[in-house]
Amino acid sequence: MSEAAALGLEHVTVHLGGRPVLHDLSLDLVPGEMLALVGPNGSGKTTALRVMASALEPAAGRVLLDGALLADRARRMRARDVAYLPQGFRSHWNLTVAELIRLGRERGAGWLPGGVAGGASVRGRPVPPPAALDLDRLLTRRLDDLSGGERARAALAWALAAPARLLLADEPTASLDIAHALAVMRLLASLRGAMTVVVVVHDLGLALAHADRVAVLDGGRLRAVGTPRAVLASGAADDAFGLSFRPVAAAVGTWPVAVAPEPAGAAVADGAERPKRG
Ligand SMILES: Nc1ncnc2c1ncn2[C@@H]1O[C@H](COP(=O)(O)OP(=O)(O)OP(=O)(O)O)[C@@H](O)[C@H]1O
Repeated sequence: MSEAAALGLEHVTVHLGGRPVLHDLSLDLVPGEMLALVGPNGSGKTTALRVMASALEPAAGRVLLDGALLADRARRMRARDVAYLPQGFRSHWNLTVAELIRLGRERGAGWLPGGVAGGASVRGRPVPPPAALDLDRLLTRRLDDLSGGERARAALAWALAAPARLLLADEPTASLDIAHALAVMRLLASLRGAMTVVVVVHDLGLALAHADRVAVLDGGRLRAVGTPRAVLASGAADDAFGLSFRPVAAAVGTWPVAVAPEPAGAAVADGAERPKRG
């Protein structure tokens, strides 16, 4: 069996504030894949990730990790297997970056033989060094004294410090400049195989260029899931955002890929071709 986790959502429905925000969501993660979750604001991406992290109990449906109910797993087993980086992660304490990373290591250390001394690999799974997130110069700096993007990279380092089998990262690139956003997506892509990666990302170009599969959520429903090429061609993203996306670079799956969004009406008016559905 692959060390990377197989996560399955089966007919998951979630109500928040008395309102359904996820409707009958079924999604199987392929062990070792990188799945990008995209969709408009309020479409349910964070909610879906919280369900996957067992941070939120669905009103209906089941979440399975390697075929067994995730909720039935002991908390410490879940903490070992699942690394969850919430949106806008904030530490309770004004730690240094090095202390935050150490805290992340300790999250998994109790369950690892001999603890985690740090390094490039634990139990055969990669633990990226701080330099991979351009944090080596910031290790002694306190979180409150960092810029938003620097803090976001420190938060990702915290999530990656213990070697999990499933990484759930909610908008890790939201406050990053384009070079750091690209570096983070490449880093997450490099973890594929060793772990299963789910990343919520707003930049469709980044999602299409790096993920094995893309899932489009809209109105709490899964509108499409498949390879970047298939999802772009399906028109699901066009419908979700009310825009017309078309690939600008020659091939989806290479960088740089830009998707040129235009208001759906404008694409017709200026003769641009709308991607074929299928
Ligand atoms: N605690 C809550 N109580 C009531 N409604 C909530 C709560 N949390 C989220 N919602 C609603 O659930 C829906 C889905 O929210 P969610 O945070 O999952 O969206 P999202 O796709 O992650 O959005 P964004 O792109 O803005 O981060 C939204 O309509 C939101 O207003």
